[in-house]
Amino acid sequence: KSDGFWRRPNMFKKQQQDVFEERYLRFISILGKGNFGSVELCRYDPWGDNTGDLVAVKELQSNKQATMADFQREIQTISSLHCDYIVKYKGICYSTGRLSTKLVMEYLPYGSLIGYMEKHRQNVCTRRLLLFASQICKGMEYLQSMRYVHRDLAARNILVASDTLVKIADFGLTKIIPVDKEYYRVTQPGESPVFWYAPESISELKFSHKSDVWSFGIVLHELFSYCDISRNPKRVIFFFQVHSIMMQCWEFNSEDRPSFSSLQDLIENNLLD
Ligand SMILES: Cc1cnc(Nc2cc(F)c(C3CCN(C)CC3)c(F)c2)nc1Nc1ccc(F)c(N2CCCS2(=O)=O)c1
Repeated sequence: KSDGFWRRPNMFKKQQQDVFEERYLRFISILGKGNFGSVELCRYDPWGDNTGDLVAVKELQSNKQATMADFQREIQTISSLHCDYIVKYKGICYSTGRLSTKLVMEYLPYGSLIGYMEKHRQNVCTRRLLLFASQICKGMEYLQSMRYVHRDLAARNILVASDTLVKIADFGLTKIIPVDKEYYRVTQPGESPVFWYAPESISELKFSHKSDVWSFGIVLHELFSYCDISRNPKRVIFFFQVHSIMMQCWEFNSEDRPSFSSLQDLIENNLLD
């Protein structure tokens, strides 16, 4: 047989489609570090000729607060999500050396929404921001349909796939709402900055789809605080409309806040025309 056949990755091992072999995962650079652990840019290159895909690999730093159980839950969550507006799970890599599991995801080249906004401050127009806002709503609507609460919706956790596509990332704090309840109560206060937390999440540690809506209002504020109104004065009426949507997201009483589907309509209909 030509040696090419034997050079091929081991064809006889049970090839689960989502197991990545560590020996083919080539480290390129660190994308980010946080209290969760680290995310690295790697190339998965079984042929060893640089034709493999770029992937984002998340690894739990063993000494960090987040436990292995949390990380397993995050892997369980992201591998169950299939939506254009949520970062895609590609698989896992068992790193034998460090007895740890790595989460392999699609690589989005433009980075976090925060970094993107800072870099493109000059020419990001209000229409683009609303397109991003409506995509985040669609992602959250899908997440809600799976009974998940994200619990950490913030511009830092939104990734930019292209100039016209953003995706929700980082499901480290995501929880499933029990079938008999409308909210999830955590046992100890979270580590996330409280600025994004709804009042009931701070006072009663309660998280629901409506507390995610509150956080979405903060994300809208983050998006539009990057726009300086002076550059498009004729759009002042537009800012009042966005402001009124934010205020609806920030209703003190969670029942009075809009759902993600009605937010979606609000943005698509009277703002994206
Ligand atoms: C899954 C995934 C896919 N693609 C990407 N692309 C990506 C591409 C980039 F150029 C950058 C930056 C851009 C700026 N320069 C200076 C450094 C690299 C970048 F940061 C990310 N990143 C992913 N994850 C990820 C990475 C890094 C993270 F800090 C966090 N997180 C942050 C808060 C919780 S978090 O864990 O979600 C998620």
